[in-house]
Amino acid sequence: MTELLTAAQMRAIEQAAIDSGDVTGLELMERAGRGVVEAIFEEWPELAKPNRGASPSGSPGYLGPRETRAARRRAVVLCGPGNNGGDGFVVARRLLDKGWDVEVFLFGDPDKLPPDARTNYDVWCSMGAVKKLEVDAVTSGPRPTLLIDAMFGTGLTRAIPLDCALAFHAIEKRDVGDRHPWLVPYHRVAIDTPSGLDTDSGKFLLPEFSGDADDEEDWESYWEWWQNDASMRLLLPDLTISFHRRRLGHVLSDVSRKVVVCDIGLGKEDRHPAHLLWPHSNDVVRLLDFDVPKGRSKRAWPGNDLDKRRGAQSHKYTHGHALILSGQSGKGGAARLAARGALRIGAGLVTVAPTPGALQENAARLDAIMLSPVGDAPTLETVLADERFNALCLGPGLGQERARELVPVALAAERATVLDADALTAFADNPAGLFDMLHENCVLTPHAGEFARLFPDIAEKLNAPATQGPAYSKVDATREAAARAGCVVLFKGPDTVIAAPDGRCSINSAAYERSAPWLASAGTGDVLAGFVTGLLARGFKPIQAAETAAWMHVECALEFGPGLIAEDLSEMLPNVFRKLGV
Ligand SMILES: NC(=O)C1=CN([C@@H]2O[C@H](COP(=O)(O)OP(=O)(O)OC[C@H]3O[C@@H](n4cnc5c(N)ncnc54)[C@H](OP(=O)(O)O)[C@@H]3O)[C@@H](O)[C@H]2O)[C@@H](O)CC1
Ligand SMILES: Nc1ncnc2c1ncn2[C@@H]1O[C@H](COP(=O)(O)OP(=O)(O)O)[C@@H](O)[C@H]1O
Ligand SMILES: [K+]
Repeated sequence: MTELLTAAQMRAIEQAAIDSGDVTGLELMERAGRGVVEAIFEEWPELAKPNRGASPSGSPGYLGPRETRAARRRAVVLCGPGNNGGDGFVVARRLLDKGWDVEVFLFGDPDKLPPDARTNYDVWCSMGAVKKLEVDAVTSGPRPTLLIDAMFGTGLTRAIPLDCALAFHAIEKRDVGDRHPWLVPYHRVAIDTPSGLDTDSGKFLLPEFSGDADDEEDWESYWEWWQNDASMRLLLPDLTISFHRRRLGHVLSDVSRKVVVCDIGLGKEDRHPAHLLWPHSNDVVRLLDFDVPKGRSKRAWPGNDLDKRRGAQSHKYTHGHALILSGQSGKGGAARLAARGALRIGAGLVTVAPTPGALQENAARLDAIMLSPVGDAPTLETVLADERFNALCLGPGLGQERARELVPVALAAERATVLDADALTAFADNPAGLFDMLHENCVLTPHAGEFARLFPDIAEKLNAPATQGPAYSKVDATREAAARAGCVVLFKGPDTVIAAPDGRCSINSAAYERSAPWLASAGTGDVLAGFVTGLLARGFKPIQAAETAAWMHVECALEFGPGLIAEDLSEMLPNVFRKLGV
């Protein structure tokens, strides 16, 4: 697992490196600029070939004047007023050295550039021109092969000026001669972050609402403006090149087609335990990015804990017995999906507990999974007298009324417990009542709607337009929710955030190279609840169960690919286990 950094943490790491005397800010900037150019050439190897010029005699092997115009490698670099702009000047210089045509625009006053950026500005000025970044100025000229966004990085504190956004978009409209625009290669690259993105939250910062806060019409027109015209402010690059580590915002949003991280030699400082750089190591958010199988020897990886063979003398009860509460007849699919997930991920035994009326339906559908009818709370109490039931799952297909009756009994039994779906929604009117009953061996697995029902004030903060950085993020929201609930919260989505009450937090990303949008399909969340329950039955701690389940869930989805339905997920587990070497 790798650490994800906030802007402040990244600054602290850089500062520690500079203070140690090992490196200067200027050297770091040079490495950053060099890394950007290398990453561009790695992404688009054809751009690494030298520029070919026109042949005066028209000899073969040279380009004719018309072709030259279209094929010459050109870059436009949009530089901002801070060190992100400084990186831009380095990139401009390095591209020019490689024979590119480079145009540089600066937003802001050169005299106010921070020292390292100013040094690189001066170096560039000895090689080429710097034009003032204004929409009119950037509009004319041939369309470049590369547009470099070096306007704002980790120092962004508020929405980018409209001119910067419009300039970015104006480049696309530049002249492409008589060729169809689609046929002219055009790549947009963001240095560190797409400008406008708040690196801590992954949100695009909006301009402050300047109207009357009590006037609904004013507010609505602000929103309308944002959704229509202001979408022009979104600068969507094809490639974002960041440094040292990914930032939280890279993972909490997918505003770039791809994010790559380049090493700028801060590795040594990495050996400083994180808690030396900032007070609590629990402040660090980890990305669940186990290497398979490379990480096997090096990192804590799920295979180590998932390997049943290590307990060769074990029997089914040593792998735990999960109890999945189910609902009425005709509503049992969700619980069966969860049960199958729990069994496949390795619980020794799994029992589904439907209403007595739904027994036949379930008996017709289940074989390896056992059945135990539970009509009411006293029956559940009796069932739970068997202490071998060590993990419970309530929610999928349970029904809200039944959830209100059974959840208190389940929680009083103090087993490891997953609450999902109806078991969360049932307490929308009284979340505090639920929080009083929860204990540290619980895992809540809400999607955004369920989260908002249980934590309405937190959801409101999360969903409010962000105007200032660092903005309130899904990480902040999940941590706050876990602290309030007193147990692990797994907040689902393409960026699933998992937090414990003590602040430990990780993100399971299903974006970029792990993109699996086909997971957004009915019932996949039920399977996830089953995965968590199965791992709890196997004795995993709640946070570890939640993290491993979320990661395996996406691995299963990737293993199957498009066309996946919820039923397929658990069936992919054997393949994923094999890949893990389990
Ligand atoms: N440090 C290092 O060693 C290394 C750093 N590196 C690079 O530095 C980048 C961070 O640099 P940075 O801290 O200078 O911040 P950056 O994002 O360039 O902008 C800050 C400037 O923008 C301004 N500003 C902010 N918001 C604004 C707005 N909405 N509209 C207008 N202005 C606005 C703000 O002004 P102020 O808020 O004070 O008014 C300030 O002047 C980082 O992303 C990476 O690329 C790499 O080279 C590796 C080594
Ligand atoms: N776009 C997406 N990319 C990847 N995973 C997604 C995406 N949308 C949803 N998911 C995942 O799919 C699952 C859906 O769960 P949920 O919303 O509870 O659905 P259901 O209630 O139908 O089971 C969650 O694990 C969530 O993280
Ligand atoms: K940028």
